[in-house]
Amino acid sequence: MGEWGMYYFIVNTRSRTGKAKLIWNEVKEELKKRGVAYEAYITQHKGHATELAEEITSRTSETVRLIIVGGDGTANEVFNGIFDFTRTKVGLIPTGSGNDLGRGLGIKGTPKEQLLRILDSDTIRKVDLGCVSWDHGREKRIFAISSGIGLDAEVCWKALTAPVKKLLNAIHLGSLTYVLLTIETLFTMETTSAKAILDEGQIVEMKKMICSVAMNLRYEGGGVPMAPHADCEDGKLSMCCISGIPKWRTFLCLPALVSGKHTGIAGFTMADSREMDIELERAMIVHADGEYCGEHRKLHYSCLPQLLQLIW
Ligand SMILES: Nc1ncnc2c1ncn2[C@@H]1O[C@H](COP(=O)(O)OP(=O)(O)OP(=O)(O)O)[C@@H](O)[C@H]1O
Repeated sequence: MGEWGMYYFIVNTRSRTGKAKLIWNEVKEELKKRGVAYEAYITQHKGHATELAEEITSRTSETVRLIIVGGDGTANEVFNGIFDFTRTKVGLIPTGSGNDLGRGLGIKGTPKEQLLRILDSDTIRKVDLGCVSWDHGREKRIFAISSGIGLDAEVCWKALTAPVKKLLNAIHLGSLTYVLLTIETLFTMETTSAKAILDEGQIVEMKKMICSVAMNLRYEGGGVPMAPHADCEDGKLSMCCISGIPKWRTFLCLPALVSGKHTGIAGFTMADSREMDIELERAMIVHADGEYCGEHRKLHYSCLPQLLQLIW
């Protein structure tokens, strides 16, 4: 047992279409071998990881070591349940298909290697989180990767239910789900006009907005570097908007986007900001770390500097 006591695991064995179950078995075996004291909670339904994180982190006034074994969606649910971030140290063993969280943070190696790093670590890395709120601040959701409006949100929403994701995951081509859905959505979606107000009152006007994404990490959508320069330790979110160009031109820009060479291209606006207000002419779908947040017209974004304490 480490100096802070027990390890608490929140595990989504269904992540990566069930492959996470094998990873969890391997992790359990290693924990047993090392005699590590732990409690494990397996998520039973959507939203369960939030309930579990809230319950585990609010039942004690001690510091809790919470280890997430799951995909980006599970991690997002956990972040939205943590009762007190100052008393929670989080370990991450990514098992999902998208894995933008692990990729963006620079987590490398196998799940077992990551487990051993966590168990042997005496280092904490403090990273920023983001928060998106709507309904005049009455509703909010924390995110670690990104929160987008429009194209990427619609793609995430479709990916949650797409049968093609299961199929492509099964043949190790899970990331292709997002590519196929992006192309389909780009040509079927409606654009809108929008205005973003950033720090110091800087205004970004967007006509025919296809999407506006607040990035905390570099990648979303299974490895697309929407904000190649994003830094989760700078206290700012990196905005990437696509607007003012016809959809067919956006389609032609997709290879540049996928390789992170889009930042100077017409139609792409990049800006860093601690806070942003976004107002759309008509409501669009919003996501936070790929989780559906409904359709909204007015949103507020803020960076929560160094809120997350990662066991590193
Ligand atoms: N037992 C369960 N039954 C159904 N859904 C679940 C269950 N446990 C968790 N979930 C939901 O599954 C969703 C996806 O899980 P997760 O993100 O861990 O895996 P993934 O989709 O394979 O990974 P990624 O998001 O990295 O692509 C989460 O939004 C979560 O709410």
